Amino acid sequence: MTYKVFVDGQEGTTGLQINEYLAQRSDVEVLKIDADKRKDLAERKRLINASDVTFLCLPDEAAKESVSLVDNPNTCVIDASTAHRVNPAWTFGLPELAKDQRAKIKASKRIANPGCHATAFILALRPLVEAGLLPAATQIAANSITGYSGGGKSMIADYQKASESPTQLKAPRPYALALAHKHLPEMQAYTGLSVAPIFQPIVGPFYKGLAVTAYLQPQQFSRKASTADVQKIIADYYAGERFINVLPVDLAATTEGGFYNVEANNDTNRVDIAVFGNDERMLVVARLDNLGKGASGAAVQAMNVHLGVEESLGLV
Ligand SMILES: NC(=O)C1=CN([C@@H]2O[C@H](COP(=O)(O)OP(=O)(O)OC[C@H]3O[C@@H](n4cnc5c(N)ncnc54)[C@H](OP(=O)(O)O)[C@@H]3O)[C@@H](O)[C@H]2O)C=CC1
Ligand SMILES: CC(=O)N[C@@H](CCC(=O)OP(=O)(O)O)C(=O)O
Repeated sequence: MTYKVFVDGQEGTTGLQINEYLAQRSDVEVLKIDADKRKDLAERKRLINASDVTFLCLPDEAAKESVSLVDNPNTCVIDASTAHRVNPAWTFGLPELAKDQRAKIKASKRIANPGCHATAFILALRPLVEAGLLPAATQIAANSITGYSGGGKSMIADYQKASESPTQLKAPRPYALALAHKHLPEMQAYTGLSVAPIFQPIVGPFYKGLAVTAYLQPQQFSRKASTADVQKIIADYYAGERFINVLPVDLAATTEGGFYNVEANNDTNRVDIAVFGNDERMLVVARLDNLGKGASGAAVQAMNVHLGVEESLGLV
């Protein structure tokens, strides 16, 4: 069986990387759009409706426009943008979210790919909310350290004009300081928290790699729990998930001399979740490749789940 796949936004950061994944596959025929027609509505409409799966790797408004062009009921749309992530008519494309999420992705023709920060945040915290340890009304504080490719083509260009880079691009840069980052709605909805987190990301002078750190105050837990207990709840939740690795509570084994490497999962679709701290103060940290499990890898994984080929076609 060969699936016809169209990548709307094939020249963007996410689209290019999806094409790299697809180029390795013999079960996929990629429908290419001519370079000069990339923004031509009629041509996009033709290719979207000729496809079994269309990936949208576009800004939000263009993604909504593409969805309005779909008239083939068999076309499955996987949208990498923020436009549809908490829309109830869409399925959240995170197979590890819950036991029934794969079945939902398989059945749905509208799949919203999670945001990169949101993927890490949700995977780290949802097991603790589900277990009843973290009360839903807890306001979590979290940060994220991310590479600049998360900002797409224009941010990449800013950072890669190396000789002309202003000095400030050579240091980490906190952003989203109005504390209204666009991932808050999905972070809240899919963890089960009833309050949006205080979330504040930092972009650094490296291409890719991301780690979200959430601060836990054990005195807010519904019962007494050690770091080992928290680690076990998360590890049990993801037992059998090949892309999720819950690290042991062992600083010497999980850090490099006490430093945590945010690039450790680059070029993979993997997520590592680590619990640090002590009985009074804890951190839960999830790291991933923002272009892997944070974007393109996740989109291809969602396609695999939808098509029922997840086990046979490996992302690493
Ligand atoms: N980078 C990342 O880590 C992640 C990105 N995302 C999301 O994925 C989407 C794509 O992001 P990213 O790849 O980083 O963005 P880029 O800016 O790298 O690429 C976007 C692409 O969309 C094209 N485009 C813009 N408007 C239209 C249009 N009307 N019709 C057709 N093509 C259009 C652009 O064309 P042109 O080349 O001419 O500018 C560009 O090639 C965004 O919604 C982003 O939020 C999601 C997760 C992570
Ligand atoms: C460095 C940087 O700017 N990163 C982007 C994250 C990109 C991403 O995953 O989010 P979307 O899919 O929602 O665009 C940001 O924080 O807005």
